Amino acid sequence: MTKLDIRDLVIAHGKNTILSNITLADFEPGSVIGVLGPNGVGKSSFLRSLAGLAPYGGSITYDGDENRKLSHNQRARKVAYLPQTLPQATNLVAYEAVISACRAVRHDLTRDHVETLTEQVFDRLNIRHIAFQPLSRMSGGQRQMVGLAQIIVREPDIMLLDEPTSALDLRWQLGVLDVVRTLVKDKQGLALIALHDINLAMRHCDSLILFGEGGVLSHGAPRHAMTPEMLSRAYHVSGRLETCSHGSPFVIVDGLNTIEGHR
Ligand SMILES: Nc1ncnc2c1ncn2[C@@H]1O[C@H](COP(=O)(O)OP(=O)(O)OP(=O)(O)O)[C@@H](O)[C@H]1O
Repeated sequence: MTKLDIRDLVIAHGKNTILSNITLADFEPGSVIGVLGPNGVGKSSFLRSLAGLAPYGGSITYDGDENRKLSHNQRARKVAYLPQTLPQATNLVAYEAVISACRAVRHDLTRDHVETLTEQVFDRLNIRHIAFQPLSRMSGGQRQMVGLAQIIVREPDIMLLDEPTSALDLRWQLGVLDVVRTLVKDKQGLALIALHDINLAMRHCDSLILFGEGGVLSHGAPRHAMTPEMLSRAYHVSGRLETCSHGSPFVIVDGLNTIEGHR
C-alpha cells in the first residue's frame, strides 16, 4: 500500500497555468477514483505529473517521499501510468510485449516468475486468445487491452489510467473496470482513472475528482461530486442526478446549459 498526498499542486505548460491550488489527500486505500472534466481541462496533465512525466509546482508525495525526487526505478515500482495513446502497432506479439513491460520494472523477479505473472494477467483480462498475435495485426481495442496488461503485470500500488476504455466496447469496458477494481481492492492500492463516460464513472468509481476551469470543482463520492450544479459548471450542460432501480446514481443530461451564471 502506498499513500498519495497532493498539496498546492500547480500544473503549467510554459507560461500557461492549467491547474492550480490542488490539494487532495486522504485517499481511501483500495479505492478507484474517477478523474473527470471537460476536454482540455488538464486530466492528462494531472496524471502525467503524478506519473513523474511532467513538471509541477507544489508537492506530490508517495509514502511521504516527494515524487520529483524519486528515481525512475523507485517510482516505477510504486506507480504505473497508462497513456491515452494505444501501444505502438509493432511486430512484437502481445505476450512478449507484456513480459518486456514487466521485466523493465520488476528487476526483483526471476524470468519464471515474470512469465507466471504474465500468464495470470492474460487470464484475468480474458485475452489469452491474442497472446501470440503481433500488435501490428490487432484492432485498437485489442491493443488497448495489451497496454493495460503491461500495466497490471507490474503489480503497482497506484495505477494512473488515462481513458483506458476509450477503444473498448461495453463488455470489455466493464471487464477492465472490474479487473482494476479487484486488483486495487486486493492490494489496498489506488487507481486514478481519467474517463469521459460520466455514468461509467458514477457506477464504477468509489470517488470522483471533477476538474473545471483552473482547478478542482468537487471531490468525493459520485453522488455528491456530480451534482447538477457541478455538471453545469464543468461541462456547461444542464442535467439531473437520478437513482437507478439497483440504487446506483446516474446522470441524465437534458441539454446545453440553462443555469444562469454557469455558462
Ligand atoms: N505538451 C503541451 N504543451 C503545451 N500545452 C499543452 C501540452 N499538453 C497539453 N497542453 C494543454 O494543456 C491543457 C490540458 O491538456 P490535457 O491534455 O491535460 O487535458 P485533458 O483534460 O486530458 O483533455 P482531453 O479530455 O481532451 O483529453 C490543454 O489546454 C492543452 O492544450
